[in-house]
Amino acid sequence: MTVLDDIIAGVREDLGARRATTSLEAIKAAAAEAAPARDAFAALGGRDQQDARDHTLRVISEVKRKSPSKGALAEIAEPAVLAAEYEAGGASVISVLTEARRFGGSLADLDAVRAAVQIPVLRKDFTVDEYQIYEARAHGADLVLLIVAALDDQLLKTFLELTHQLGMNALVETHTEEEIQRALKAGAKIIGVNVRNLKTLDVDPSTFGKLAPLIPAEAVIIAESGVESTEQVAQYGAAGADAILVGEALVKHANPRATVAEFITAGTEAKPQR
Ligand SMILES: O=P(O)(O)OC[C@@H](O)[C@@H](O)c1c[nH]c2ccccc12
Repeated sequence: MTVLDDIIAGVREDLGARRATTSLEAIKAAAAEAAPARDAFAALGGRDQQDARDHTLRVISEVKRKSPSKGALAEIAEPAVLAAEYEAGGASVISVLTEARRFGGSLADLDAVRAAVQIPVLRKDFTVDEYQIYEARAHGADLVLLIVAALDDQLLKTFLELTHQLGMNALVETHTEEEIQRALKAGAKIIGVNVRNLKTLDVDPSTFGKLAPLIPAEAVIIAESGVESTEQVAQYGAAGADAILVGEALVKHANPRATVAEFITAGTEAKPQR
């Protein structure tokens, strides 16, 4: 069993418990009543007209307490306060881990963050059931994560369509050339390359430079994981990232606001004009 299988088994168990208290019908009704989703595609620099793009490297800043690879990262008593710091530093999107067992997150964290910022919020979880997509919307999420390695082609397509129907965007996460092809075939508009292999947890930042050229420029391209320094940010920017997704380096820093701002500057300077 891979780490990913193991995490998903826990996610399914927790999902079963939530379904027992709130039915699919009830969560669908709550999703329909939620305030409209914010436009994450635009916030990440996506445009229908390619030449209308600007050249800023954008930052998706993550609220992350712990991880299966590193264990405890930070206390984060007030996710809302941290998210507001990220926004003040210039973050374009806030990512909130809602997986409880391995990442220490919750839907309460998502609620708190969504209420504290004006920018779009990503519900970061292991999506394996449509219930979670309605649930994300009911809790105000503007984006959901769809991990290609965890889904077959049919589910990926169905979940992506449902996400769009609910007015949200999906960050479609890949790790291999084959997964990028599957993401494109499903119609993904925001594609992440996670340089961490979710089956082994190994991190190899050079993965991004190898895979990014396979993604057409109409898509928003996101480099995920492994950012420890402005040098790494510059490398992702130079390799064609429109945005980076950063967790650990921000939650562990004494001044997350300034760090977000530094990353934006370093990445934008390195980004090729295209
Ligand atoms: O803390 P890092 O190395 O900056 O990584 C952030 C983010 O990419 C990582 O949390 C992540 C990427 N894909 C995921 C899928 C599930 C859970 C977590 C993740």
